[in-house]
Order: sequence, then C-alpha cells, then structure tokens
Amino acid sequence: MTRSVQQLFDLQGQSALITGGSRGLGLQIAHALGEAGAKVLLSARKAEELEEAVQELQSAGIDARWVAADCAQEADIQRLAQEALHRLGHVDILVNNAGASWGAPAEDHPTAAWDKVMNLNVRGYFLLSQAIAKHGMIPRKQGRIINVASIAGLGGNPVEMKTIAYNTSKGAVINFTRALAAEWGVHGITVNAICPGFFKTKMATALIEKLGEDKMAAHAPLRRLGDDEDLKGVALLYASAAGKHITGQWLAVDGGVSCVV
Ligand SMILES: NC(=O)c1ccc[n+]([C@@H]2O[C@H](COP(=O)([O-])OP(=O)(O)OC[C@H]3O[C@@H](n4cnc5c(N)ncnc54)[C@H](O)[C@@H]3O)[C@@H](O)[C@H]2O)c1
Ligand SMILES: O=C(O)[C@H](O)[C@@H](O)[C@H](O)[C@H](O)CO
Repeated sequence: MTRSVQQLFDLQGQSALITGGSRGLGLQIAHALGEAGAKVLLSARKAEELEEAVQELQSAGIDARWVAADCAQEADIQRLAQEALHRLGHVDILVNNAGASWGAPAEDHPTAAWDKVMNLNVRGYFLLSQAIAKHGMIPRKQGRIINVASIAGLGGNPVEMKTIAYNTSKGAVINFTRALAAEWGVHGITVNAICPGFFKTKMATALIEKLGEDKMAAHAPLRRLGDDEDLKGVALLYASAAGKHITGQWLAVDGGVSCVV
C-alpha cells in the first residue's frame, strides 16, 4: 500500500534537534517540523532566547524543549548530543544551522575570525553529525541530517560584504553534505543542504539595511527577500518520508538570486 501525501509528510513520533534554533532560520525550521508533528529540541547559547522560542512553539501546540550549548566548543557538542539522545529518546532529524559570519577584506581578514567562522560553520556541523549518528542514527539505521548552507557557498557575496571565511565555510558545508551522504547512505541516513538566499534575520539585517532592502530584492528574479515561511517546505521534504530517496543534494531558496550571472 503506498502512503498518501499527508502520510508521507507526517512527522508524528519523530524527534528533531535544531542548532541555532532560538531565532531566525532555525526557529522557522523548528516551526515547520513541529507543525508536522515532530517533537523539537532547540539548541543555542542563550537560555533566555531559547526559553522565549520554546514558548512560541508551545503556544503553536508544538512539543518543544531546549538545551543551551555552544557549537563552537567540542565538549559542549558532545554534551548536547548526549542530552539530546537522552531527552528525546532518539534523534530522527538533525538540523545543523548555528552559524556565524565576519566582514573584512580578504587581504586583511583576521586569522582568529577565519578560525572562528570555520570552526562553528564547518567543524561544528561535522562534530555534531558524528556524535548523533554514532550513538543514535547508525545503530538505529535511520536518520535525516539537514545542513543549512547558503547561496554564499556557491560563489562570492556582493563585493560590499567581504565575507571570505563565511563563503568558504558554506562551500565546505555543501561538499560536506555530499560526502557524508555518500558515506552514510548505507546506514539509512540521508544528508541534504538548504542554501538560503537573503533573509532578514539578526545575522543579516544590518547588512541588508546597509545594501538597501529594495535594491537587494530587485536583484532577485522573484523581486523579494526570503520570509518566515520560505524554508518550511524544503525542511519538511528533507525531514519526512516524502524525501526518503533524496540525499546529497542542496536546494537554493533564494528567489532566484543564484540563477543570475
Ligand atoms: N539570514 C540569511 O540571509 C542567511 C542566508 C543564508 C544562510 N544563512 C544561515 O542560516 C543559519 C541561521 O542564521 P540566521 O540567519 O537565522 O541568523 P540568526 O543570527 O538569527 O540565528 C543564528 C542562530 O545561531 C545561534 N548561534 C550563533 N552562534 C552559536 C554558537 N556558537 N553555538 C550555538 N548556537 C549559536 C544563535 O543563537 C541563533 O539561534 C546560519 O548557518 C546562517 O549562515 C542565513
Ligand atoms: O546569504 C547569506 O548566507 C547571509 O545573508 C550572509 O551572507 C550574511 O548575512 C553575511 O555574511 C553577514 O555578514
């Protein structure tokens, strides 16, 4: 018996861990997975922001909780993985989303900032995937890993932005996704990436305002920036049975910005 579309997208009984889930794109993805029936566990560094986000999800009827952790610290990542496996019972869906950027001309980019960006955006994704898979997904022979990359991983940012470490890190996330998918498919784990375009979150607001929101929107074939709904569909596709034959892929959700040469 094949499943209906409603059954294929249903996440009842599933559990999801979302890093950087306290606001922005991570919180949007938490809403999507939670609205489809998953239990969600948010992680970020600040307890107050996490508590606020959990309350927002709970008032939408979602089973939500939080754990504070710094994904730039290996010991914190190991603790987060253990707590997630303990508190959720199992992690069916891992969303690697916590990320940071740095603006400086490449010729003067501080080494410490390069290391900081690469450490959180790449090493953090790797270490948490490793811990969650090794102690949960691989023994259970099932799992979904969703990596939030960026269209910044497909090329350079507009020249005013000067984010060489960030662009490098997001390019790495895309090939990390493909390589991990190639290795862990045999364990029943899919690994896919989302490449958002410009969304007005805390990370990007100052920059969007500096470059001009209207001007940035005008650059997109769809003449708009991303909003609070735009990542929900792809997150649910990757996380659910509807996406069970999709792995090693990335999808740009960018209003078409990445099609323009
Ligand atoms: N906003 C955009 O235009 C855009 C576009 C493409 C990709 N992205 C990516 O989306 C992801 C989320 O960013 P956002 O735009 O929602 O920004 P945001 O600043 O609103 O959210 C970032 C989240 O990451 C958490 N975080 C930051 N450093 C952390 C650390 N060391 N440990 C744990 N958590 C940490 C923050 O608490 C927050 O929850 C990032 O990976 C970012 O690179 C954003
Ligand atoms: O497209 C993206 O991934 C984001 O918008 C980034 O480019 C950040 O906003 C920028 O790096 C902030 O410094």
